[in-house]
Amino acid sequence: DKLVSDEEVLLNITKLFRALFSSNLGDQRDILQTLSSSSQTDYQAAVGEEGPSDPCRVMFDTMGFAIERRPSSLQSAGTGVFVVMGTVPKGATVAMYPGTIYQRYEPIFFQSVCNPFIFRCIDGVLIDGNDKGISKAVYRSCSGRDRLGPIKLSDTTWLTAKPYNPLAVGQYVNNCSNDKAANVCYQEFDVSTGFPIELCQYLPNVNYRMDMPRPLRCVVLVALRAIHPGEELFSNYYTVVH
Ligand SMILES: C[S@@+](CC[C@H](N)C(=O)[O-])C[C@H]1O[C@@H](n2cnc3c(N)ncnc32)[C@H](O)[C@@H]1O
Repeated sequence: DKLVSDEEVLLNITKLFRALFSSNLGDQRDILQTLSSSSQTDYQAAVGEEGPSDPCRVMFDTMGFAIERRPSSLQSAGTGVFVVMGTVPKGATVAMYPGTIYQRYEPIFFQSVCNPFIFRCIDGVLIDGNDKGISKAVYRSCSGRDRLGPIKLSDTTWLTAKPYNPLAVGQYVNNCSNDKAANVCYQEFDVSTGFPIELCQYLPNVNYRMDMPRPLRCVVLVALRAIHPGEELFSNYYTVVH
């Protein structure tokens, strides 16, 4: 069973996305104009006085913790993901697994060669979370294709060192081992058509296939226990909850 309900995941991520949107309202004018006047007023009321904020700071202020990529605490495991501020409560959505979504029947051969960032869901859907090479080019191309005029339906900044959505580093979480038990688990989260349009710009996933009907498959990482500052996140690569 899922550790937390889809409703709870939705609440967690929309709370953060709304705060990110409000923290950068100056750049959101085109989208803001398309919203109802009550939504516009809500966002304007939430704006802080200090101007645009660092996404990590926004994450800490809204969720009570922040995560970042740093060299792993494990020998020769490359980069990992760490809690850098605050404590992650058990059950919190602590990260998202970004990337291009492939249905089980879609071709992924060239993108998958020597690619350790391919995540497999139970139903055979694959997520390519590699931020380099051909995978990066494919993601950028699909994301550009799926825009609605000025409205971006997905985020491309997870491909850079400074993602606008600070949750979108889940592909860098390392695998648990004998001395490092898993402290997060994967959980599928499908984004339905009712998801607020102005917040889609923070979703770090895009379908490979054009005109793929929603819901959009996402995978989130949920805390299995309280995780304290300085701790590295570890998952179990072979388990995902449907
Ligand atoms: C999805 S990537 C994780 C991010 C990776 N650490 C990096 O810097 O690109 C998976 C790869 O990370 C490394 N890795 C993950 N967990 C590890 C572990 N417990 N010990 C050693 N290497 C690990 C392996 O090279 C694996 O193929």
